[in-house]
Amino acid sequence: MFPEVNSCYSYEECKATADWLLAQTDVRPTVGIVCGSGLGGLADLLKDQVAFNYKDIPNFPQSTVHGHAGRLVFGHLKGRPCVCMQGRFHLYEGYSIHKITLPMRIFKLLGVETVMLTNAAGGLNHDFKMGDIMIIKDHLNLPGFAGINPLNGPNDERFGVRFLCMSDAYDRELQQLAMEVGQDLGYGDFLKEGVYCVLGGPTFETIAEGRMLHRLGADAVGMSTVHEVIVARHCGMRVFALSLITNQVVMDYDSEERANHEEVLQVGRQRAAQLERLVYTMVTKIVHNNYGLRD
Ligand SMILES: O=P(O)(O)O[C@H]1O[C@H](CO)[C@@H](O)[C@H]1O
Ligand code: HPA
Repeated sequence: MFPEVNSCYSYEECKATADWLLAQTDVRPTVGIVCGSGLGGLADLLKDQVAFNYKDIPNFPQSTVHGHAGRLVFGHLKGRPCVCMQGRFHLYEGYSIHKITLPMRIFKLLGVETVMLTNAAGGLNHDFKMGDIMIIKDHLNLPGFAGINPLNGPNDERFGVRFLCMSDAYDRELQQLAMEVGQDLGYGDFLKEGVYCVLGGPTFETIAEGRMLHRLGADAVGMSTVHEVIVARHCGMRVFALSLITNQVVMDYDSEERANHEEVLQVGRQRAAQLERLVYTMVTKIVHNNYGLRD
């Protein structure tokens, strides 16, 4: 009935990985962080670190992309127990969609309640500039339109429901908190909100594709995050996500601009400290168990 189920991980396999990790650290994270391209510095903010190379974690894939270190780091941000993926996985690396999203189920089994994801993305909204930080309020899952979805295959109710509601995927309270924290930090000029569109990559967009995505209502485009968000929501974690606009998607045949990964990493380096500060400050204001926020 499900011919491709071999690429799925069973609940027991996910649990074995989570238990392996829990046996090696006393940190019991309630916040899980995913660092996008060039944004791995967030993990370095964690205190009392216990870090694992992905290659040493049972069932974990390896990072193959420059700017994704490939370490899972446990530690504390101002006393809050966190786990941070210093590097994520993408479909274009050749992994199955179940493999690239496996860490979200591991997060859940570690006790994570809130997931905070970051990514580098190309700007489609004409009002966006390089270096803007976009709070993701919604997404367009283009691979999903073609039947590529991390929840394909048999559904294990221990993780979540068969048919997942996605109209509340991005937690509105956390978006509001990000706006408030951003204003307090003086980020008003470059803090935006918008819709993220995921493509499979690894090719950047053609001009016609960029124009089409813009018309469809996307403000930024990238090759990650959405699959993780789906799996995180499926197992009941709260989700917050940010895009750093590292380049403007070329939408004009006369433009001399050419998208490239080096520029993505370079802009990441320039804005990393501010993005890290925003996430760090938000984490210190999240209170768990009652889903409330601290004053
Ligand atoms: O989404 P993250 O992992 O930040 O990476 C982004 O940067 C890479 C392209 O430069 C792509 O992988 C794109 O998705
Ligand atoms: O322009 C882009 N397109 C897709 N993914 C990206 N990641 C960073 N920039 C881009």
